[in-house]
Amino acid sequence: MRFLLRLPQTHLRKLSSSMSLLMGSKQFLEFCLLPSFAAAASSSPSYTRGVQRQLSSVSRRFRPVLASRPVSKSSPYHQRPNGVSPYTSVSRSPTPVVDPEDGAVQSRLANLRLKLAENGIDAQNCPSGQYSGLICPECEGGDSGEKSLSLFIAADCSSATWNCFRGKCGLKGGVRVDGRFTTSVVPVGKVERKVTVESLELEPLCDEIEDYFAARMISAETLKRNRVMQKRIGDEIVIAFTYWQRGELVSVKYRYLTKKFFQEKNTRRIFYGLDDIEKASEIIIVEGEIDKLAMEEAGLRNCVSVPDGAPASVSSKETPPEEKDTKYKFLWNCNDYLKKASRIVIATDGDGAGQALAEEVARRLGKERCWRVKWPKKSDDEHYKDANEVLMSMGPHSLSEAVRSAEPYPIQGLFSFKDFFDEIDAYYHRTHGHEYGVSSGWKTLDNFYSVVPGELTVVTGVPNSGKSEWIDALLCNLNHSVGWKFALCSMENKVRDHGRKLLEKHIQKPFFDADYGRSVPRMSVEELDEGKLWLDDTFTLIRCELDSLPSIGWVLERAKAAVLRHGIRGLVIDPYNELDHQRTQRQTETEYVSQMLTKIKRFAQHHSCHVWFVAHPKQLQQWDGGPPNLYDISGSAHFINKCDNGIVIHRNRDEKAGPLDLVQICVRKVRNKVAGQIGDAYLCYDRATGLFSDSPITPEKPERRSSRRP
Ligand SMILES: Nc1ncnc2c1ncn2[C@@H]1O[C@H](COP(=O)(O)OP(=O)(O)OP(=O)(O)O)[C@@H](O)[C@H]1O
Repeated sequence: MRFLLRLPQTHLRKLSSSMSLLMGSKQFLEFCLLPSFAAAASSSPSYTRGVQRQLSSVSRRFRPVLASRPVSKSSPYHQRPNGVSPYTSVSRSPTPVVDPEDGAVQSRLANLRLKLAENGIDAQNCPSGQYSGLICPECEGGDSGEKSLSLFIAADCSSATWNCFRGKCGLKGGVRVDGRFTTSVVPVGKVERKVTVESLELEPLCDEIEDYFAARMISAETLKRNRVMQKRIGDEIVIAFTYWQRGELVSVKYRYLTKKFFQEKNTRRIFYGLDDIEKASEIIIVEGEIDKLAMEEAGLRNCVSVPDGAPASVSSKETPPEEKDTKYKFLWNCNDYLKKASRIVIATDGDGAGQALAEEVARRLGKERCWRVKWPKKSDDEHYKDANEVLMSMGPHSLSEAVRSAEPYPIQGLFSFKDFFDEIDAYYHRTHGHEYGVSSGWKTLDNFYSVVPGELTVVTGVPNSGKSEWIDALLCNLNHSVGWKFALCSMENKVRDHGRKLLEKHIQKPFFDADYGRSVPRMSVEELDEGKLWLDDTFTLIRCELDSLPSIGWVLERAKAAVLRHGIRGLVIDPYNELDHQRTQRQTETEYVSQMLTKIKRFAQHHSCHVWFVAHPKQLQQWDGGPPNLYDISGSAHFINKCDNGIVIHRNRDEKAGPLDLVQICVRKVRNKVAGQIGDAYLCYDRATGLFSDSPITPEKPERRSSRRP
């Protein structure tokens, strides 16, 4: 008889009092009621070893032998119908000298139960001085509805603490009868216990447990080297993962086949397999002991496992100081081993909890020396979960390969080109379109300037040079050729005037029968109606109805909304000086302009929108009538430094110098050589319709006079 061993109750009590509360005493009861590890030797078949055997067959072999045994209602292990299972005979605390019949104690217990009820915990049937297993009010025991909440009411009924041992929940807390909240679940002032193989009565593994590991492709040799043992508790035998540090047994973690764990109480938390990384400069961290053993099967001994599994999620708080970092105490305890490592491969589970653990570990160890394993694909949309699963399904080579191909742990703001290969491919194959920029609609200008989504063009020119007219004409061309829509933030324009100018360009007829229209007939009412629909469909207006001027942030907020609501591809801000430019006392104008342009560029790039930003030049001293310089823009040299394209619009006002309708488009800066180059194009302006066309003549000596006299 190998597994079915019944120990006397006295032994059981002694044993239980030394068990950790990691998983709550619920396991202990289950363990007694449903000893999943127990197997009747008498009915035990002779097992054939072999790694090919499936775990299911092992599970069958470990079928609980006591499951069919009726449990006496008077048994201390009987579960009450209200779902409460007080472990009256397996209390883990020494029984204090408190008379439960004492009236004061009774009243405290009643008060405590009320406070527990406020926390969603029904403790009506939970006695004091003991642990009770309850349904957790937070996770309700997960899919299986297990009683995962371990509640302890102090013997004197002064306080109660609770802890949900489901890794995905982890609810814990406490109340005191005086109303003060306590988070301490484990009594304070605990002393680390010294444990030995003998004192814990650990035994070498039996064949059945070795078979269980063999089915998980963990060899007897690996089990032996890692000193995996077993322990008899009551009628059962559980696996004992022994935690050693420099040859000394530090702690033991026990595991049921049902994947429930508990750990020796009041022992030091360290990594499992710690001595294997003593001098390693490269280490691997996994989430469970079996994964550590799996790594060894793949030839990777420099591996350790965390002792307590994964948290439910990444903590939103700052990493606490060492003394308060209780959940990750093992990292601090093992710091001497870890600080030597220059490459730490984190190979936790692929699920959310495993990734949360990876994040918590990496942020404590320093992400710059961490790598992350991505488990191979199981199917098109699923990956293997952990090291042991990869070992079992794909073999040791694939496991070591997965570790070898670990990727640098992502650091916010730090990228490699590889992260952008998809984008570079799309750019090369021109799958998004407009990679060369969209034609301005004027052949002569296309040699120098085309419109690339996500870029910023700063447009300047002396007053009345035709900046706004040219931008409006460009927008009309873009709408007619590629259907782009735009948001207009043109503070100087009355809406009706702006509408008129845009309609004239669209209909190609003057709005009025006025002098400027010369002999061209004005647009008809029908044309106006059709034009209004086009106007409404193509443009969104950003206007600040209040007396105050809008800030750049305010404008960009509206532009973002226009991207989402109307799918705009361009934004015009005309002009810069009509925005509110209040800045802090400490900020210089240069700093302010720099930050403002950064915001605009971010918007442009993020939303793949082109932004035209009109800025006036400062008052030119002794202006000679030539086009101004981009550095003449009032405010700051950042306009030219930060923009992708810089354009100066200049028109001839001197009859002797050439036709008066001649407009010089001076492309003074082009950052993206795919989109253009520096140079001048000449367009003709039609006053009647506001349209621009390629000029048939190009002045022999284009105006390149400086804005200042020598
Ligand atoms: N090449 C041109 N020939 C004649 N008139 C023009 C020419 N370009 C623009 N105009 C006229 O000049 C006026 C001002 O044009 P627009 O508003 O586009 O100039 P602007 O440079 O934006 O001026 P501001 O800097 O004052 O905002 C308009 O009435 C327009 O019709």
